[in-house]
Order: sequence, then C-alpha cells, then structure tokens
Amino acid sequence: MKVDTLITNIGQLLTMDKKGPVKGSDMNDLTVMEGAAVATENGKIVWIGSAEKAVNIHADKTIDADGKLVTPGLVEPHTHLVFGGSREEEMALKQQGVPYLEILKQGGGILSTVNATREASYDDLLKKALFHLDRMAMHGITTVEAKSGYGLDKQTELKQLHVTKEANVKHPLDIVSTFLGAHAIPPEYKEDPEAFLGLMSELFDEIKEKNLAEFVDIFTETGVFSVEQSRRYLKKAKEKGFGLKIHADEIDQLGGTELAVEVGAISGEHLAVASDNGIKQLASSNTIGVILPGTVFYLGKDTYPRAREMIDEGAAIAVSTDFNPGSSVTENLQLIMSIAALKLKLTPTEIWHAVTVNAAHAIGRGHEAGTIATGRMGDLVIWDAPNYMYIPYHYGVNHANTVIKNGEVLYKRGEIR
Ligand SMILES: N=CN[C@@H](CCC(=O)O)C(=O)O
Ligand SMILES: [Zn+2]
Repeated sequence: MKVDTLITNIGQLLTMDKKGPVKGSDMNDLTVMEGAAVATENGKIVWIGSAEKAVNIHADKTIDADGKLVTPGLVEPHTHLVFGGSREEEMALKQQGVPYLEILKQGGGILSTVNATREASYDDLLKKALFHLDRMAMHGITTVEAKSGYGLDKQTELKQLHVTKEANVKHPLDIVSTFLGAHAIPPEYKEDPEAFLGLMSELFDEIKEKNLAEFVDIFTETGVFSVEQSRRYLKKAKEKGFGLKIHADEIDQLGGTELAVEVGAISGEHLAVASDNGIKQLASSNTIGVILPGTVFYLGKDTYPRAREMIDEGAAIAVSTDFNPGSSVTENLQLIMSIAALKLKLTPTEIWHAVTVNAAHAIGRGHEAGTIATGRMGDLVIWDAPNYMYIPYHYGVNHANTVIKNGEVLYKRGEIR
C-alpha cells in the first residue's frame, strides 16, 4: 500500500468513531487503541491499524508519534471569531461586581465591540480573524464555528460574514458560519426590537444566496430578545432553510433550552441556568447542548451549567470556549476541558466526546470531522501526553505537539535551546 502520510508508533489512539451524536451514558464509553498507526491519502484517512502492520505501508512522509496520545483534531462549536477591538477595560467593572447585562444595558459589552467592528476595515477584521485561527490551530483545533453579531446593521453583518467566508478560503482550518444578527439590540432600535429583528431577517435571502452562513442564532435573554420574539425569528429562518442555534438560558432562566428543543435547533448553547424541565426535554431530543463553562468562569459566576445532570438524563453534550472579546477571551479549548472536568464534573471520556464527535455534530459536520475513521478528513493531533486523561488534568498550557489538517502538518511545537 502506498500513502501520502503515515502516523505511526501511537501510544493511545482515540478514534471517537461511535455513531454520533453520542448521548447520555454512551459518552462515557471509550475505545482506546494501543500501539496504533493511521495513514492518509489526498487529505483523507485511508487506513487505521497496528503499528506492526504499518511497516508494510510505503508513505511519502512518516511521522513517529513516539508513543504519544493521538486524537481527532478538536472541533470548536461556538465562537465569535470576527470582531474589532478588545475590551480589557471591562475587567475592572467585572471586579467591581457590575453584572454582564448591566454593562450591556449601559451601551458597553457587546455594543462596544459593535462600534469597534463597524469602524474596522474588512482587511483588518480578516487579519485579526486569521491570527485567532492560527492560535486555535496551535491549540489542536481543526474545525471551528464562527458567528457574526457585532455588526447589528446590514452592512456590517455582511462584512463580518464575508470576512468569515474569505478566512475559510485563506486559512487551513474549516470554518462553519453562523448568522447572529440577533445578538443585541443596537441603540438605533432600542425602542423597537421587533423592527430590528425584521431588519435582520431581511438579510436571510442574501445570506442563503451567497452561501454566507449555514445557521441562524439568536441571544434569548433579559434585555435582549424574548422567547416569543426568538421563536418567531427562528421559525422564519427555518422556513428559509437555515439550521438553528440559540444562545439560551445563559444568565436568566427564560426557557431558551425548551425553545431550542421546540424549534428543532441543532444546538442550544450556554444552558447555564436551564430548568429541570429544559434538561429533561433536551435529553429526549436531538438537540445538542453546547456547554460553555469558560464563560461562567470568566464572568466570575458560580452558576455552572448542569452538564452532569444533562448527560445523566441522556443528553448529548458538546463543550466549547465561546471565544469572544467579552465573556470568554481564550482560544484554548484544552483549558476549557479542564474546567469541564473540575467544575462540571465530567469524566475525561465524556469530555473527549464533547470536543470531537459531538462538537462536530453540533455544527453539522458529524460526517467528516471529529472522528478518526476511513473516509474522514485527515485531521489529527499528536499530544505531548501519555494518555487521554492527561489533557484535562494538566491545565492551562498547550499540549499540542503536532497538528495535522487534511493529512498535512499544520503546526509543530517548536524546540527550546
Ligand atoms: N452572550 C452572548 N454572546 C457572547 C458574548 C459576546 C460578548 O460579550 O461580546 C457569549 O456567548 O457569551
Ligand atoms: Zn456566544
């Protein structure tokens, strides 16, 4: 057999190749291959077997994993990738105890990033997005979702979506785009949120036609959009053929989790204060809970999502950074894996499902990403770790040794001295 790339001498290989989304107790069931090898050809995985058998394979390039852990490339299912400026001055407000929604009410928070994004040039936004994508790649992410939502006017929302589309072409990472025009109410529409939602929904046709986003998302929250407004807006989006996502039950318990299930959203995201009923409904639905524990940590709160109960009830869960300039400023999904272990009490096995196969399903990429199997994208990470439990255990640093995207080395950890 002749292949482009062979990764051999793998200590532990996590294939994560269960049929997803993986729900409930199945999330805690893991097959680990020891002493394995994986081959790719034309960017796709073509062979998985033992390192012993791999000696018969002729590869243009052979990578010795040196007994390390190898997993699928991480899938990041919730980011606000494209934005102008930064908000470091908000940290002091948070320390003084000013709530996140109060900062927003006073025209700061999301709205301050809206001003910066409106002012930023297309080229500057693109350059910045590519920088953050590089950093995600260095941390082992190979597929990422990106939301708009810092324009809140037609022109700037489209600018963000076009930047996302070009970043997807320019950068090796795969980007899945989500239209989040309904992220906040801009000052111009403060008295008329309905009219603002009408304005954003006028973009649906153009976004579809130009293939600028696959999903439509809305922030269902106190002072932003109500459950009723969200329902109407999302139904319109569904009629236009978009998949649905909701920023649901992040700060106040409005019933966004139940709404996500009701409208058949692919994912309900945050769910930090989901009700008992919401958790039950989620568990018996096809909607995936995208859980963002880094946001709770970064906002200095202690209401962590009840992901443990969600899984125990039978739900499928994914975990994400929520990378954005306000509520979670990190590209490091490995750090979030540690927070998921420590604060959500998820097991390492559950966490690996949450950042690979389930995360891929939460963004409609379950057929190609998040799993090591023949025919899937050749997206793999060699970790500086002896086993899969090590990554959440050793927290706050980057363990990625080699990141392989479509069968090619995208990142290799540099040497010191
Ligand atoms: N909660 C709404 N949106 C983002 C935060 C955006 C921001 O603060 O800029 C989130 O998912 O946390
Ligand atoms: Zn978000």
